[in-house]
Amino acid sequence: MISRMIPRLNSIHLECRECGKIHEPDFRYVCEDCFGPLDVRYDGVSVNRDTFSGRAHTYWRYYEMLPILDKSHIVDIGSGMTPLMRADRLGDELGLKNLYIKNDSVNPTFSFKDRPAGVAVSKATELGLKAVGCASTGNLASATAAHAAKAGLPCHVFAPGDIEVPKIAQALSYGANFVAVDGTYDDSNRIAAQIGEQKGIGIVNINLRSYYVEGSKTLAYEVAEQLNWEVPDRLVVPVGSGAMLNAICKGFEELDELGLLGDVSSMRMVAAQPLGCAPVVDAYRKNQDIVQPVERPETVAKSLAIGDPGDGRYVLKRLKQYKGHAEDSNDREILNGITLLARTEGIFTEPAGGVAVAVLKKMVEDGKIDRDEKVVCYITGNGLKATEPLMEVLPKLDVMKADVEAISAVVK
Ligand SMILES: Cc1ncc(COP(=O)(O)O)c(C=O)c1O
Ligand SMILES: N[C@@H](CCOP(=O)(O)O)C(=O)O
Repeated sequence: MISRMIPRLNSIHLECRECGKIHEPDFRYVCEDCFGPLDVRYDGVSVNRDTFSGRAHTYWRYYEMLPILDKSHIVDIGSGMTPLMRADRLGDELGLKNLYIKNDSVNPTFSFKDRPAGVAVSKATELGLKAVGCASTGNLASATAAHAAKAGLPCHVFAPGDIEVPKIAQALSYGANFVAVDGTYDDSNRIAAQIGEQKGIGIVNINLRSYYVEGSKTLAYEVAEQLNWEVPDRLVVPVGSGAMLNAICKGFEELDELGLLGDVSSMRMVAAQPLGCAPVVDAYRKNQDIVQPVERPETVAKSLAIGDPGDGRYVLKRLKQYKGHAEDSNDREILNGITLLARTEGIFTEPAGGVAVAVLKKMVEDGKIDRDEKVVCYITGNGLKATEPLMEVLPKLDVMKADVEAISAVVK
């Protein structure tokens, strides 16, 4: 698919988000001067809206704006270009006239993590790394393991041992070495960082993070293209570390800079977190610039249980830049958000998506979102990955004798 595309003519470099220092695009992720995170910048990109139209229906259609220099290193399992659905039934229920769902739960490993993991594993092959891995709350584990399997690389996952069983089964099935850590996500992250350093493993969301986040910005590119290059008014994004929200902003800004999209400064961002792990929401409410970590996250939204969000302070900056808002939702609201989306739009999400729907609902009820706004709500993971907590809010099953008369009485 990719080999039929036009050859790459542009180049990339890394730029420190804090001090602006320029670095070579190699195996590094923090600034050698100030330890700030490094962002990928693209030189000499020449694209227009028509460039992408005839291309493969994956996020690799935006190849010129992704950091893989040689196409032969692309590890492609068919991720991206997921549906952007008009959500009229959910909109009616909430009181919104222009609501869209970006349904990223239908990616190959059933979460948006196929975007950053695919780019990072591709970059790992380009850099000649011999193994990859990740720190995970579950979804990234499968996304990294699946791409590693496709690339023929070993994959080491570091994750809390108490995450949802389907997520563990999925990652193990792709052949990952799954290290179940007796601790939080932050413990897993610390261990992954040290082992990655010791053994030269490409830990996609740590030492390959600069490239990794580039995958997530395609969530902006696709929405822009699917909206016929119109800027949405409001974006609702579930937040764990905050990398995705930050990447979505970067994506829209790049399209603006390339002249593909109108002025994005009118766009408003919403950071949605679960009440049991809402350090960004807390900081936002206190008008602080830094995030106070949550030591022991307690939430049904386990994929968002990141107590010390690496990109938290950049999310706070984005909220200021885009007149944004941060809001949380409790476990019951999250589970109700899942069933509300499922019964109105036929989309089954895991709790991270429930958080986004619940926060959207709350904001409309509080009069914080206007009825006419064009709203995009990002649904980032699939419901089949986390069914257990839902049983609490779903009707209890009564197994019935196989008797037509008795059963007929309950079919109203
Ligand atoms: C399904 C899902 N949605 C949203 C997020 C939040 O992404 P981020 O950590 O980039 O904020 C995660 C992971 O953290 C996730 O697994
Ligand atoms: N939620 C993630 C874990 C953290 O990923 P990051 O991009 O926030 O570093 C997962 O799905 O495992």
